[in-house]
Amino acid sequence: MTDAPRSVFPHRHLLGIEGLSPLDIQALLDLADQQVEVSRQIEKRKSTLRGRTQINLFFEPSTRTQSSFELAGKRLGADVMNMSVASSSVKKGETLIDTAATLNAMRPDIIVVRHHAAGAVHLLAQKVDCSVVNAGDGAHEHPTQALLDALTIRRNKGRIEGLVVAICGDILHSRVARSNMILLAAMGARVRLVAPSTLLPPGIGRLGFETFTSMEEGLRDADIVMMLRLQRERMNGSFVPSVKEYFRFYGLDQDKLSLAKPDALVMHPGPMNRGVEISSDVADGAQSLIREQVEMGVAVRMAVLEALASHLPNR
Ligand SMILES: N[C@@H](CC(=O)O)C(=O)O
Ligand SMILES: NC(=O)OP(=O)(O)O
Repeated sequence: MTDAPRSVFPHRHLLGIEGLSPLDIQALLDLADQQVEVSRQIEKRKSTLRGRTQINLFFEPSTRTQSSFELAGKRLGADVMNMSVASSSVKKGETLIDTAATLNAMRPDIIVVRHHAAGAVHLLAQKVDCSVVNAGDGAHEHPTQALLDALTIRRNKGRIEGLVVAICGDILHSRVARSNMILLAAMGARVRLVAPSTLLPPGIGRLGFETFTSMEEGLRDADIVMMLRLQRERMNGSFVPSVKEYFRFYGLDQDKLSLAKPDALVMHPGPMNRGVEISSDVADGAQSLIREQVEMGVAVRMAVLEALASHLPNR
């Protein structure tokens, strides 16, 4: 049995940013700062999750999230199993709930889930005895992405409070935007949403977010410019006239970026579509934090798994 640390994190699951207090968020970011140091050492292994079993269950494609959850679990000493949904009995018609019950019978301690349906991860959490982490559910939430973005911002700007953060692109279909909006607002940032009107959720301005349909206006004096991919897999119909037009008006290039503060930083959760929402020179330029976001992704996922450690089943 492991010596699970006493946690300052009072939740058994991480299903979303919604429901976390600013103190919860701060505790996870502080813990993640420590994990960055662990990951930069030659010996990267801790024993917090020794003897524990983590299952990664991804019903949607992933490069960053799945691999960083795998590395995070392994760096904490867990046995990590990646379920390959593509070659699983889901393909034979087994439901999410039956799949969950089957995996639950194998006594995992943590299940990390990505699913195309909003709410699927909450449902799964009710059907299993272990901790569940949301790795993205439809257009609903992607909490560890928002946490890694917050960590990246805090480490580069020294704070989150008071910063002007422009989230640009397909806000309507993006779980990254949603989780970031909740987190950044809770931590006192000024959140701007910049998109064509077809890609802004109806009535979003009433929730206190400043909305812009012009990049030129939305980027003016921003501290952080966060670009989003067009979520074509969730689009039903045509939301933009053409990729060329979209890039012209909403793609981030050096000219548009020059309207933000001179020390503005550029973020993107990945995967990027170069020449659609972002130009290559900006993505690879001196103001880009995109690679650092990936590094912070491992640290944040280690922090989340460690924070849940004191709530794992004792059986
Ligand atoms: N990788 C992120 C963003 C994206 O796919 O555009 C997500 O799964 O939500
Ligand atoms: N940012 C993100 O979630 O990337 P993946 O879809 O590659 O996991």
